[in-house]
Amino acid sequence: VRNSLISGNETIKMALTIAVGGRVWRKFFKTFPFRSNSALKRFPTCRANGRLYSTSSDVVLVRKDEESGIATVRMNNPPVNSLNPTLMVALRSCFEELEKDKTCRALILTSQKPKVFSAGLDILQLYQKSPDHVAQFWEKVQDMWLALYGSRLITMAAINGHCPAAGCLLGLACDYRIMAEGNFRIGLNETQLDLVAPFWLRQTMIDVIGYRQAEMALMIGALYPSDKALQLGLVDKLAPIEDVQTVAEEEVKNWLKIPDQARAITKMASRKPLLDELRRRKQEDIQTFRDETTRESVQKSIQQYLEKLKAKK
Ligand SMILES: CCCCC/C=C\C/C=C\C=C\CC(=O)SCCNC(=O)CCNC(=O)[C@H](O)C(C)(C)COP(=O)(O)OP(=O)(O)OC[C@H]1O[C@@H](n2cnc3c(N)ncnc32)[C@H](O)[C@@H]1OP(=O)(O)O
Repeated sequence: VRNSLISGNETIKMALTIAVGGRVWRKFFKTFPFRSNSALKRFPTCRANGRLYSTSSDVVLVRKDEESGIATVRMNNPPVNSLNPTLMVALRSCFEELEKDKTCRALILTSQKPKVFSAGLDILQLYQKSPDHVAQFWEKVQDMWLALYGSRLITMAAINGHCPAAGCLLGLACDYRIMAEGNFRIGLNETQLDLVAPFWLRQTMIDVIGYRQAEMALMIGALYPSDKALQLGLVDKLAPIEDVQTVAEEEVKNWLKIPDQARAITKMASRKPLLDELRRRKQEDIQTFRDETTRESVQKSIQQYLEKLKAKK
């Protein structure tokens, strides 16, 4: 599926889309439905109106510059931006609201707390929880990822600190990654928790750093320091931690010189097969995650991992 890129029919649809001029975006969204409107109603909203404002839970802070159309989305879930249901729902809702905002052209995803971009999934949500809880939790991961990976916007990760596991998943879903120089780590360390990265996450890793390096990184659950991540292509640029945001804004401004329509259609042409595959296999993916995560041996590994985290102090 991944290699077929886009079918003949879809190519014709896209060509027609380009040809019809004024109605182009309406056609474009019909061809590439990024989100479900009914789903939008179920989640807290965050309106991008040029001021600093927050979602009802304050775990996501958004500031949109009306002149440039650049929105900065800051994760604000101390101490380490672990991805619990509240943060994931707020992020998804925020991505979807910005997507709907016709004046928004780019989003920069970063952390309100420098030194940790995100510690990945909230491990406590995976420990000693019911299968239903774990299944609902995983659906939130999928939905957040679908909204970000399938976004028409320019998406840039300003990785101002550690970025393990699902933190890296967020970074990989963006179009470009700028990471803080220094002793910060990034990677998909799932195997260290006895977890297996799902097909769509594995595929994005392969797409970004190539098959051999991705295969190795995933098997050993590698966490790379930022200079090694740059060398592998896991991130695109490094900057001193205090400059990550500014460098991201400069980079976005370069990307804004490219016409939105051609850029977004090109992006979707390469991402649509994977988006479609996850949408098609969503329930199967949830069941696998639920069954694997609640397995006794995996629960034991998670318990040990939690103990190791606590013992660090
Ligand atoms: C076919 C099978 C399908 C199965 C599919 C399964 C998975 C697939 C896909 C994705 C899966 C992703 C899995 C994950 O994301 S699991 C999370 C992995 N994350 C990590 O390994 C990072 C752990 N954290 C750290 O290494 C450090 O905290 C960090 C370097 C990020 C920051 O260090 P710092 O020194 O600043 O902070 P700490 O003192 O370590 O932490 C403060 C506080 O926060 C708690 N904590 C840290 N990380 C998490 C977390 N991920 N979840 C919950 N809680 C976390 C930590 O325990 C401290 O708590 P306390 O002691 O102050 O109470």
